[in-house]
Amino acid sequence: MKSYLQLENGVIFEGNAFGKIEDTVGEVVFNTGMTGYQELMTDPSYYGQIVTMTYPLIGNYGINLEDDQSDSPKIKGLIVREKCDYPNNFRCELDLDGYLKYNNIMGLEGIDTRALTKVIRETGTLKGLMTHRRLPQSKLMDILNEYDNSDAVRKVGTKESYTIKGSGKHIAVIDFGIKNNILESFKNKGLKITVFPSNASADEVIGVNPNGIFLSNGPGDPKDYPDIIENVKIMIDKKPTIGICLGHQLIALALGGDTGKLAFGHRGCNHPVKDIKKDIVYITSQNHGYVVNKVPQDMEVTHISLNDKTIEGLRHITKPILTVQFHPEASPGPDDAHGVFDEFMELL
Ligand SMILES: NC(=O)CC[C@H](N)C(=O)O
Repeated sequence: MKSYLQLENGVIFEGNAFGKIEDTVGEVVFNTGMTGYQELMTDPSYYGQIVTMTYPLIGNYGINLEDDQSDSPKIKGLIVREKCDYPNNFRCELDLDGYLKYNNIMGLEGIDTRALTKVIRETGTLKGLMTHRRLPQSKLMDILNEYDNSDAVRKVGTKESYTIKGSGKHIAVIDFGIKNNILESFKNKGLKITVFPSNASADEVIGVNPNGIFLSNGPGDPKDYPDIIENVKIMIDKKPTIGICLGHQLIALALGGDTGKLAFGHRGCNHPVKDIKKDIVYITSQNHGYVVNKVPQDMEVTHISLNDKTIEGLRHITKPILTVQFHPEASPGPDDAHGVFDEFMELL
């Protein structure tokens, strides 16, 4: 069915709908990965976003449920140049269209994704509506103005705490929308893990007497969570801590740094990051719209993006706290930066 992406700046793209055909509103972002569409669709950090894939053919190796990064896709919509209807891979269980239909997510194909990406690059991230009926701009704006993603973390993270058995050291994980492969990476190190919801108090977390704390990735703007930042401030003073992506941003804010919104973010599994001390470049998996733009007084920058020189990692000068903006657990993407987990093990 002919359908549209209507952007808040009045630009309209026409394509064909697939998946579940239903009006959907979101922040329109682009991802530069050639593969990894399934992992990113199920990464809770994308909650509330309509994702455009810059690679022109998506779905060619199908969907394999084992690769999901959470219990269901978290994106609002998917935009592709061409979707593949005949996936071919020995692990493939279903095709992209069937997967999106089953999970009530709308897709649009036949979109000039290169032109759309250029619009986003020039104007910055925009809100948009995927719809099969074209709306007048004033009606569109009424709908887009209602978009609010400020409580996203509480919607995607666990509501109850739970424990994962392990024979090694014990870590407390605060789940703001954690990706499965982060938990897998910790499990592979033999760690015992207690996972807490985002609203767990510092007392509850410290109460299980963990050897260390992990602050997870998650959706939205870190500044929307002042109560969490207060909690983080207390926790990280007591135990060795590592933060990834949203966790990194929350730690920076808790220690007196600042964050801001990037014009169009970093999303893909092919982003070069320099480890300053080791003088090594990693190809990393990334998915963030916000960034630390003021380093806390007692932290030093450990990693930078080679695309735009923004901060990609921090380390506390005197305390055992390290943070990265990129995703060392990959999924999707290369394992180049997996050593970050080893550094955390040393801190424990
Ligand atoms: N992957 C993440 O944790 C994303 C962090 C934050 N929501 C951002 O967009 O910057």
